[in-house]
Amino acid sequence: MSKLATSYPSWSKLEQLSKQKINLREAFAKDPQRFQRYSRSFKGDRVKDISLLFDFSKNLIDDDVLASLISLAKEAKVEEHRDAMLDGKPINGSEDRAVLHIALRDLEGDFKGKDSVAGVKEVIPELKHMKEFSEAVRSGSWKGYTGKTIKSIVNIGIGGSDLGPVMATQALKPYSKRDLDAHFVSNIDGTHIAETLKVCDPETTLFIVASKTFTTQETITNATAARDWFMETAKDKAHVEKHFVALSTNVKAATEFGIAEANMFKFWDWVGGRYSLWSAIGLSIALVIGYENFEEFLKGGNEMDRHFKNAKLEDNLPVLLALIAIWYNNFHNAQSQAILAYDQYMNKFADFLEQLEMESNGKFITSNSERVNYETGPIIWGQPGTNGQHAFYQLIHQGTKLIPCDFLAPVESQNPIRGGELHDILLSNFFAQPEALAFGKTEEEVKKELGPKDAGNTFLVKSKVFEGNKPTNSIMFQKLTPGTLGALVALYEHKVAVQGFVWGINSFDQMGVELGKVLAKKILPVLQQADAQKVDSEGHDSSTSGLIKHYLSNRK
Ligand SMILES: O=P(O)(O)OC[C@H]1O[C@H](O)[C@H](O)[C@@H](O)[C@@H]1O
Repeated sequence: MSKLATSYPSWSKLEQLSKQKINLREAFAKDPQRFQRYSRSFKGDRVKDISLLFDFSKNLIDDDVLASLISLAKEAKVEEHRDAMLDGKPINGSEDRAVLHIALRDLEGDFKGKDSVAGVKEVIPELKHMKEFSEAVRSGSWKGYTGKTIKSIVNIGIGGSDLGPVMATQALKPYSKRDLDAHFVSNIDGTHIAETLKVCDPETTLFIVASKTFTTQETITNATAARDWFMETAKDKAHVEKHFVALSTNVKAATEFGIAEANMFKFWDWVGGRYSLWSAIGLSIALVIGYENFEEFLKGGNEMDRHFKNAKLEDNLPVLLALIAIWYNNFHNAQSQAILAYDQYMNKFADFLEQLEMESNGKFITSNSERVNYETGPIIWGQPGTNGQHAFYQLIHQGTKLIPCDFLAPVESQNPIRGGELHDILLSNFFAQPEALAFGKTEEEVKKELGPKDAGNTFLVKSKVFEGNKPTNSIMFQKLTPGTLGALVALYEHKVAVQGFVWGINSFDQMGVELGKVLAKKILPVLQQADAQKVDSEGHDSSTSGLIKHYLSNRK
């Protein structure tokens, strides 16, 4: 049973330690080995192109803090929880399910403990199905109903059935088949499907209906709209099977939608939505980058799984990443964390992590049914560098809020324009920003820089001061290959799990998304009946009723 995190002895120790201010200027000046001591490297042993350097030296930590964070993880039994997860124990207690996304990438059977869980043995055959199908579409042997090859794929899904595939297909674009257009429709706003269909041809478009439950209103409605659009041209229902496939755990509902079993790609209830890009939900990824690259992506995730299982806590990347974030979240009142990837291909990475982290750890009830008396998951946000520098970095540098940041960048660019000059400029910024955040600029330095003419202008001087001491992690990876992306995603997945273990919450359900959905379902018939009278008898508050009535009386 999980305890309240505040009950661990190390929690109190960390509270004490947080009162002593660590100054990064002083810490680096005092210890020339600080970078060596507070950085770790990680190399793939099967996927050779994975090479990460994790530098956490620019954090407000010292040996005492680090040791106490590690003790906190031990007191919270992080290793036991981790092993229970990897063994397929039903650690998602509210839904009585195992949490086994690691099984989807365990191609060599490294984690035997999970094998008795129903469905685990079907992973490899299902991958074979994905391989055959993606190769048939990419090679052109899969034809549309008029005998033409497929030119566009449209993934219709939302949440985890959208964000992972969107992020990964974007990140791995250099590996993509450029003559196969990939579109992603998620929003129930009709604009999304309408604008997508405008650039598609029913004879050469394949729709992938991606929904774990196959009951999600947005996805099923958009898929129905796509099918209507297709039928306008195709006429015969029998043609649907060449143009619609389903990715789901719900075979019955997918069958009812009209999708033949041969065109279904299955996964299991132990795959959470936000962890599902490794499963059949990744079919669009396999179609875009090819099955072999998709498998490299899976293997990259598995590299991180084995590291997570085997490395001692002090060297364990997901554990360190999790604990450092806890240090700010719980002992420095940081409300948010920024993800700043200096790689344009990672421009959806922060969006993906928003769901991964916030849907997992935005909880106030512990697994022991107690209300937490501490903060849980932070707000995750970010933009790729250098764009963010010209928008919101001002606040990170000189605002009043503490915003710990993860900076990520590749050593090698996929596009070394002008002989690599652009990449050097990009990386000069990647190095400079954490440096500026950590060390800032003092009043004396500003005055010196301004020279005697302006040094007396107090307002100007003070406006130019950077207080510094702003914490960052820097993660450098060799190149954004499929394997590397797999390792990075798994790194953050396990980070989230470790934090959930420490906070004693269930990171693997998402009950908090339900209430709004239920209320929307109640309101929809009122909008459809267009009965303003009925609004008053529905028992809504005056604000909600007022808004609904405004809509009903003003819509055309
Ligand atoms: O894949 P589906 O069953 O359609 O679910 C799609 C998404 O919707 C839900 O509201 C959940 O919050 C997400 O975790 C999930 O990924």
